[in-house]
Amino acid sequence: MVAITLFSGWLSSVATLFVSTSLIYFLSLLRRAPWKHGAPKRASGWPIVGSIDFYRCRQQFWRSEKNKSASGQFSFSYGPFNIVALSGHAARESFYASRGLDLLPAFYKLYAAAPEIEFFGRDLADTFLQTFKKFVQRDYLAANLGNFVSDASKSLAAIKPNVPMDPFEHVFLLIYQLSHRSLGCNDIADDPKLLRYTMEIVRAIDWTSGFQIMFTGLPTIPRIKKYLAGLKLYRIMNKILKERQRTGRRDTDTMQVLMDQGYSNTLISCFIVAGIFAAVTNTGNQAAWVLCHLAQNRDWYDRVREEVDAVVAKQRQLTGDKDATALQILQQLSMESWEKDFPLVDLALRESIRLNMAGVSFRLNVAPENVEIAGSKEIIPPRTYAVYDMDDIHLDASIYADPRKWDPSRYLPGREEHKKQAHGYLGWGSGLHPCPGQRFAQLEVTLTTVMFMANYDFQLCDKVGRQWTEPLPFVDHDGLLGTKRPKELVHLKCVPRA
Ligand code: HEM
Repeated sequence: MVAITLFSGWLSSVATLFVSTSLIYFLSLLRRAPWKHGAPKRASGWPIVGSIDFYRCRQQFWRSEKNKSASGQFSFSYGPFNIVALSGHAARESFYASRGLDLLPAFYKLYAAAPEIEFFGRDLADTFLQTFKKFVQRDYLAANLGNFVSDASKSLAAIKPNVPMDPFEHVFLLIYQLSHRSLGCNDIADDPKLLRYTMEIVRAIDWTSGFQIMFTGLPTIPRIKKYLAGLKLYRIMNKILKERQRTGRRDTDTMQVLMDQGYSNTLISCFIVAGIFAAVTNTGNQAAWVLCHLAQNRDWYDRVREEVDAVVAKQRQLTGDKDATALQILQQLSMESWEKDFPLVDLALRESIRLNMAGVSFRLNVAPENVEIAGSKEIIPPRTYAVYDMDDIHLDASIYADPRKWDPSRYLPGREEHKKQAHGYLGWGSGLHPCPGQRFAQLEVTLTTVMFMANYDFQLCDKVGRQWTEPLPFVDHDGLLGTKRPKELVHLKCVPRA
């Protein structure tokens, strides 16, 4: 009896010790620096965890806190992070143009999905970013154009007429393949099974949650799964690298360029995963959205189709190739033509990004001094994060008329709503951190849209092929970030053009 009492006493002490140690550990993960004087007014939030609504119901949280503040700016905490939220014209200028505010370190912490190349040190991360920019420059893209067009043709050929096709799968896979052509390795781009398998792994890595962001270092099951997924990718890449090293086989891809520069296999694998990750999610989903919006808006569908047919007709006349199919004609287009001859496709993409990127921009004040917020006497203190919700301008009815309507005409001369204010369109970034992948993404979306329209008549349907009669679902702008796929799965029914 005494032994049992002693044992249960020991057990409860161990349990108490375990619970209190865990609690202390949890609380230490959420410890944050005290707020500095001069930061905007603090928003409502919970003790310790802070304002969880930022990642749960952001639109309402943002609106209500902004309205409570005289300047429109407010501060909040999220777990260990002190964050200043900016809104309005003058503050947007400070956000996008202040030298002290850096993008990547903030993105890694407040999005917590991307592979962290900063892990290798700031210098190497900068070298990576520079190298990465080189691979998406015009010359490099032009040299790869033949591969891009050939991949797109094969992807189109795999579409079954009249069978519902999910563009957020089919087109996404093509974009993933093109991303490997530019930033990864041809071995993956050339092998359909490996391509799909690795795409699923990349999607598994592109996962984050409010909890994960708050407890950055905590080894939760989803986080462990992410690491294991990353490890799988690393092993696949390492196998390809070793095979090339063993056989001396060379290729013309980014992997080869990095091998020739003498980077280790680990660094090459990490570079490729980080590059693909940056390249694929926004572009893959936007390429699918453009097709869906065109299918829904038949006037724009007709206009873009006319644009495509006119380029095909002109090229046909130039080459005198009367019997060639539209696809064969498109395969002959120059880089210049792909970049210049499809302005309406570009407008369609611009408008799809405005609506379908549930985007918050993140920054960290890495400077030793405060960053002043223009138009107010408030500041972003050093080592403090700053956020700007792109919806603040993209869904502002005084800038974009009827802001939830997909209407690419708003950018045409005479309207040019995006030029009403500085940094009035943020879909490709603005100021000091423009998107380095813009040219590549525009080329990819133009290729997919043009080749699709030249080959197929298509319309929206549901997954069993019933005609889609509802408006397209509006993406969730409340939760986590990036370009989203629609909640209800929209499909396309395609019929080859006569
Ligand atoms: C439709 C496709 C894309 C969209 C809508 C998009 C959008 C953006 C935006 C809005 C930013 C700035 C974010 C901010 O200010 O906080 C950005 C930055 C960035 N994007 Fe893109 N992007 C796309 C495609 C790509 C591609 C294809 C690549 C790579 C090839 C890429 C690589 C990057 C990188 C590395 C940055 C960070 C730049 C820096 O740190 O200064 N993006 N992108």
